[in-house]
Amino acid sequence: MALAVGIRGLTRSLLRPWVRVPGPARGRTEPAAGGGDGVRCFGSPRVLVEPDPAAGFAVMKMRNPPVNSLSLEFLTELLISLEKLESDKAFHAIILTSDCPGIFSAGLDLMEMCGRDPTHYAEYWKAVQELWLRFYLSHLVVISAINGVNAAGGCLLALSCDYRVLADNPKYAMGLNETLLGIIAPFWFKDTLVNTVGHRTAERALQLGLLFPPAEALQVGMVDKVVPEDQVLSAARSELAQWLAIPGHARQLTKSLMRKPTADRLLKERDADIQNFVRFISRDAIQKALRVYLEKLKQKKT
Ligand SMILES: CCCCCCCC/C=C\C=C\CC(=O)SCCNC(=O)CCNC(=O)[C@H](O)C(C)(C)COP(=O)(O)OP(=O)(O)OC[C@H]1O[C@@H](n2cnc3c(N)ncnc32)[C@H](O)[C@@H]1OP(=O)(O)O
Repeated sequence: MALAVGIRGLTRSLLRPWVRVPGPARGRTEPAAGGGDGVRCFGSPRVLVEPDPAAGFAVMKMRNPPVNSLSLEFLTELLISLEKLESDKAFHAIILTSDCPGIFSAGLDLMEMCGRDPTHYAEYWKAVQELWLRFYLSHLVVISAINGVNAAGGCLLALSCDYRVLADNPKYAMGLNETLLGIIAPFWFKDTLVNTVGHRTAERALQLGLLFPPAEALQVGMVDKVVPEDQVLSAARSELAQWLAIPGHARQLTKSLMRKPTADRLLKERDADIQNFVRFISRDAIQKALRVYLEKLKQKKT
């Protein structure tokens, strides 16, 4: 089975070069994230980046409507945005948020895991791994401003950040709910959750597929702050000041010290993890469970 389609190869095949703010904001000079004037937003079709180089950070907005599901193209665009900001010395931090009202992310795109062939599953999983590794180990400070419901793979993305601010809306639950779909959170999803909330809370949350509303998410330590909905971004910006005040090399080395052992577990077994995923997701029973879940999502509308 052909496992290896590097993310850079993916990038070349899937993406147009950087484009200036597609969609409604095309061609406009928007206020920068921190309020600076004259700094152009940039991005790709599904990721809008509002840079504020003077303040040293950018706001990265996910906009893959309707639910910011993490499709292969979307994962690739997120990675390219991250790479671009990481390679520019003007940026020390990112605030990750959503441009889709009421939704941070519905997690991995079920259509990428349903009815496709093993080569596709392998390519997709490699991109999911890459996204986690790059966000988890980024030398930038990454703060998530969670302004909507946030399931499974979307929750993993937020857990990979250094700090999480969640909007205080009881509809905005967040967690690793894989078991509700009849699937299993991989070990590195589990490790990331354990590192955030501790073993006992993670054990219960993972088995029951719990999605925590804001007050509970705060109580178990899944998020660091809950604020009124209209203050999520400003709270993330305020928090950033504390992180940016620390000497960068000391903070980065400390982050690496804390996170590298967890990332190394996946790095050591990356291909085996892809093969496990492909075998698991290709099973008839798993495919059936995913189809039933998708059907339920559609039915709830009728
Ligand atoms: C041996 C060991 C091996 C280990 C193997 C490990 C295997 C691990 C495998 C997979 C791991 C997966 C992790 C995941 O992330 S799975 C995804 C989990 N996500 C969810 O459960 C969330 C599902 N979505 C929702 O609950 C809702 O959509 C919600 C986000 C709450 C938004 O609700 P609402 O605003 O009412 O919108 P709709 O439900 O109507 O959705 C709009 C359309 O979007 C489609 N949709 C929703 N979620 C997804 C998704 N994750 N992927 C793809 N498509 C999605 C939905 O069907 C609607 O489509 P349509 O308009 O065509 O009806």
